[in-house]
Amino acid sequence: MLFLDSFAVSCQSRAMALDIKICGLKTDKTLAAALAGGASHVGFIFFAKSPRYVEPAEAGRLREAAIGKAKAVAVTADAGDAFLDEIVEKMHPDMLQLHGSETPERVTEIKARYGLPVMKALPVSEAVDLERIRPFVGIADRFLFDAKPPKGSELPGGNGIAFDWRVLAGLDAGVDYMLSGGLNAANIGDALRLADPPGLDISSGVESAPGVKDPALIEQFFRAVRAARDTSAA
Ligand SMILES: O=C(O)c1ccccc1N[C@@H]1O[C@H](COP(=O)(O)O)[C@@H](O)[C@H]1O
Repeated sequence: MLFLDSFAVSCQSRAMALDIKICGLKTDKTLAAALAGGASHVGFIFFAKSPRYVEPAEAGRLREAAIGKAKAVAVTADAGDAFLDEIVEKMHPDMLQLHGSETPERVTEIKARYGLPVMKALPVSEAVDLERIRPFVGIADRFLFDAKPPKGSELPGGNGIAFDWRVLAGLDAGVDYMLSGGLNAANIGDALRLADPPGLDISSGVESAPGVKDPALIEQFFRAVRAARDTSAA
């Protein structure tokens, strides 16, 4: 069991609300599908090599439809201040997701500069990787656990690869996080049963091609989540 005694975050009861972030949105139609399904968070990717990249001003236009419905998350990886300034100014995110090798010091700096909550992404493949949480405790507002990128991948996330969710079983219940990496309608039941996460984050699993979100797959994912939760409550 990984104990994080000093980690005082407002963590939802695992049995209650489940946050769901649909990430890598680029169109009005797919954003509408995410909101219709009940997404708590919608994510926009600001990583140039990603097929999901969106310009900050366009993300700012898109995210207006989510105001009052879902939190808009700006996803970056090792971005510099100038780019972050532009994103914050043009998109007005509710939260920043830092998906690179940002240090605790850099996360502290970013939080102070923008006054926004930060979700720190950490790559996981085995239980020992969860030790990486420690230096960010009291700094990051939330964690996002993603699979390690495969060799040769140019993307730090959005690779559609899952890790062994059983490693999360030993995590302290006070750690607020989103589970991500390779989730889809077919495997979400197992992910919920094995990890019982407070939040989910999905991208490739609701796409018909890299970077192309499919409203029908988004709807199917939400249906699968509801079915899995109904089954476990029964
Ligand atoms: O999606 C991307 O292209 C991306 C680029 C740079 C940093 C993070 C990125 N995506 C994040 O990774 C998760 C998991 O993606 P997947 O479901 O395995 O495809 C995604 O939800 C984003 O938070």
